[in-house]
Amino acid sequence: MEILKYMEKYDYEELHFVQDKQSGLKGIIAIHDTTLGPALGGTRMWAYKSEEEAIDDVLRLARGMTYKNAAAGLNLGGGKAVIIGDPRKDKNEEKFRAFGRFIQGLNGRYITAEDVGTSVEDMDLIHEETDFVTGISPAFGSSGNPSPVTAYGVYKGMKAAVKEYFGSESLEGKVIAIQGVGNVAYHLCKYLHEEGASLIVTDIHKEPVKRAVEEFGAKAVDPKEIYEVESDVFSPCALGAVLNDETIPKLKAKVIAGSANNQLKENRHGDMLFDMGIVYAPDYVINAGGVINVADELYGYKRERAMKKVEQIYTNLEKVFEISKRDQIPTYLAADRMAEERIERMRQTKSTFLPNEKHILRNRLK
Ligand SMILES: NC(=O)c1ccc[n+]([C@@H]2O[C@H](COP(=O)([O-])OP(=O)(O)OC[C@H]3O[C@@H](n4cnc5c(N)ncnc54)[C@H](O)[C@@H]3O)[C@@H](O)[C@H]2O)c1
Ligand SMILES: CC(C)C[C@H](N)C(=O)O
Repeated sequence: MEILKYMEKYDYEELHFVQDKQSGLKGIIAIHDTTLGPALGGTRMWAYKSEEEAIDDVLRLARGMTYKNAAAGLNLGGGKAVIIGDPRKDKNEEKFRAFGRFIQGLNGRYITAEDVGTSVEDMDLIHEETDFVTGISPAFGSSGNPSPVTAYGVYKGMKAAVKEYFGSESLEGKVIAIQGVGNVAYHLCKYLHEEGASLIVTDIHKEPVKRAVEEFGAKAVDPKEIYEVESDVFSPCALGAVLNDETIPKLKAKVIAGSANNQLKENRHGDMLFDMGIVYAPDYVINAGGVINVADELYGYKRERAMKKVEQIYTNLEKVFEISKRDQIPTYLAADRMAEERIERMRQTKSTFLPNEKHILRNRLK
């Protein structure tokens, strides 16, 4: 990949490579767009097979956060970080503290939080070195693990998507097929079970499936079977790129609503779903609960206020469906349009002069 060409194409601002020999830290921080505010996005720890793979991932994820934060109505731009390493084997205190110091060096242009492979404990270590971190322990008056809140947002968003297709938001009696029963989906299952939905679950690990079967009466299926089970809703809560040429023709569900990031392998798969009449809740709109929750820490965390904001995912999706119907475009494009229009409106607002400590008037305005 020609990195600067790619950055120009999608209008990225910065890409930082960070290395600390003593701790073994190798990481990359990408800042996509800070029109709306400082870039907020999690740190992913993953055993990437090559540097190229890590660069590709961090760039794609950072841009995704620009859209996610904009569509969620947050005053935050988009960024993301990756640490190269196996989260089960390669974590140590020095690594996260070294990483925290690099984040501090960006002086607030990038704020981090949890993502795949990182935890509240890791954020607490980063917090030893910088205040530009969220998702830290409730002991610090912060929001802690974002997954249960992401799940609440997905639950609310699923109701909006079900209403769009079936005319009623009720999930009672609906059959929901859930791919991956990890941190987010476990809590999602709880909400769905409480409302009287029937659950079909799958996971590559036995333990989480067993728990969902025992606690929520879920039916377990093999990971390969989840696409073709008879269901009303398919909820991808594991990996990205699961909506593709191979899986879409198998789907029996009428609604797709799940937490996974980057669910569409390519944009044209969103076009396919639209042509098939399937209601697809765009991933970054429905899974914004976690980032909405951690962003509230920047105001001084209040759980009740954060949850109220997370509930707005329902209305955000209603807007997306409305744009999709009005302009006869797939929902993923409608969501992009909604996010881009907000960024553009705010960019124009910012053209109004506001003095700061570096401006020509700084000595006169004291
Ligand atoms: N945690 C959050 O707050 C949050 C916020 C926004 C988006 N997301 C996204 O939601 C998804 C789930 O996040 P999580 O925190 O619950 O992760 P997790 O790792 O706890 O759960 C993912 C689960 O999927 C399973 N899995 C992996 N590959 C699978 C496959 N091929 N088939 C079936 N199951 C498979 C894993 O075994 C695991 O149990 C991820 O894509 C993540 O990026 C999470
Ligand atoms: C800031 C984090 C809680 C964001 C989360 N990892 C996401 O992908 O939305």
